[in-house]
Amino acid sequence: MSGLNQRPLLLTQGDPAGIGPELSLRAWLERDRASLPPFAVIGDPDHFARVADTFGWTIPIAPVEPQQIQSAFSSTLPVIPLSVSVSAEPGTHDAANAPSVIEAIETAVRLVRAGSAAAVVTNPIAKHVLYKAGFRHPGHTEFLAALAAKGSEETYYPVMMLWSEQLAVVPVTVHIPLSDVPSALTTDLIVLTGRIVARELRERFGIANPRLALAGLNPHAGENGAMGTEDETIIVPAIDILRAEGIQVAGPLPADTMFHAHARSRYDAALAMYHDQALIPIKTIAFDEAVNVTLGLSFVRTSPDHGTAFDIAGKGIARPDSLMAALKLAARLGRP
Ligand SMILES: NC(=O)C1=CN([C@@H]2O[C@H](COP(=O)(O)OP(=O)(O)OC[C@H]3O[C@@H](n4cnc5c(N)ncnc54)[C@H](O)[C@@H]3O)[C@@H](O)[C@H]2O)C=CC1
Ligand SMILES: NCC(=O)COP(=O)(O)O
Repeated sequence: MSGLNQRPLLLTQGDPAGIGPELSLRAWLERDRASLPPFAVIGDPDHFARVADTFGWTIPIAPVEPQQIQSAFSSTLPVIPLSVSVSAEPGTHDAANAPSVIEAIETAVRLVRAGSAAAVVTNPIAKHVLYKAGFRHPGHTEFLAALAAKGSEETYYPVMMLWSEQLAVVPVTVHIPLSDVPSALTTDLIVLTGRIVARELRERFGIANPRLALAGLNPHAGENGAMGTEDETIIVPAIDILRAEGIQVAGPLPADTMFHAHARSRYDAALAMYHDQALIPIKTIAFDEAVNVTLGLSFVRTSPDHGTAFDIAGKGIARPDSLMAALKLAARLGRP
């Protein structure tokens, strides 16, 4: 992918003790072979240099301003420095690094909103580590929506989509306890989510007439009310509203039979009613290729589908494929 005529991507450091830093370095090493779009990391250049050293990788690291990223990228890993330094041991998370994690995300959003970047790509954060430091958002998805609206009259409803060539899934409820799902699930929420997914599949993914499939909540989508009533009382009315708006929707489908290959060929995105209903099938089918995309914002954000993987950080065995897929999808969907 040629770099000089396109806006670069901004890649946040993520948790510095997780696999994000080593995957970012590996992605840069693979940039030509994998035809990766130009990107800059937002993080502490010294931390990235230390991680590269531990693997014996010769990677020139260049602190840059946003306008220098494209010209720097072919020969150096461009890094937009933070105001704080990072001290992290791979695998040993520390809430003391939370300010750097948050600053990287804030900087990325500020720059993409200012038009300095095509899109934002985030490395994984450990939510429980940030919560310890007082972070009040469930994850990136909700934090990015708040940052996208900051200082403006706009509000954004962020929708999480996990996308791969084989399957795209959207959890309608996201980071909440399973016991809270039935009360959080409303017809309005499903309709809002379905509208955003249909619009972005059209506008960003170029699918002229997107086909959505809605999972039921209960076994066998409720078995006519014998195994739960939400399918009939909450999901069916949402389907009726979306269809009346001209959106192609199937469902509510029994969730156990909607993810096999033949079933998947009938829709472009599956809307699942809770986190694991969506993420188990895609991570089973496409763990190394799937990308987390946030829909509904004023800019594109992608991320690998996996987390911080503290258990393997620093061992050199983390696979960079999902991060590289996230970089490619961000370039495809983002601003030219
Ligand atoms: N976008 C984000 O910021 C995300 C953050 N997380 C956070 O990550 C933390 C850890 O979550 P887990 O559930 O343990 O999921 P995880 O994805 O970090 O790890 C699950 C398993 O997959 C392996 N794995 C993950 N990525 C790999 C890769 N690139 N190559 C090879 N093996 C890989 C790990 O070693 C582990 O055995 C949590 O605190 C969670 O909040 C989880 C998902 C996304
Ligand atoms: N399980 C997906 C996940 O945790 C991603 O969350 P986010 O940080 O992208 O909001």
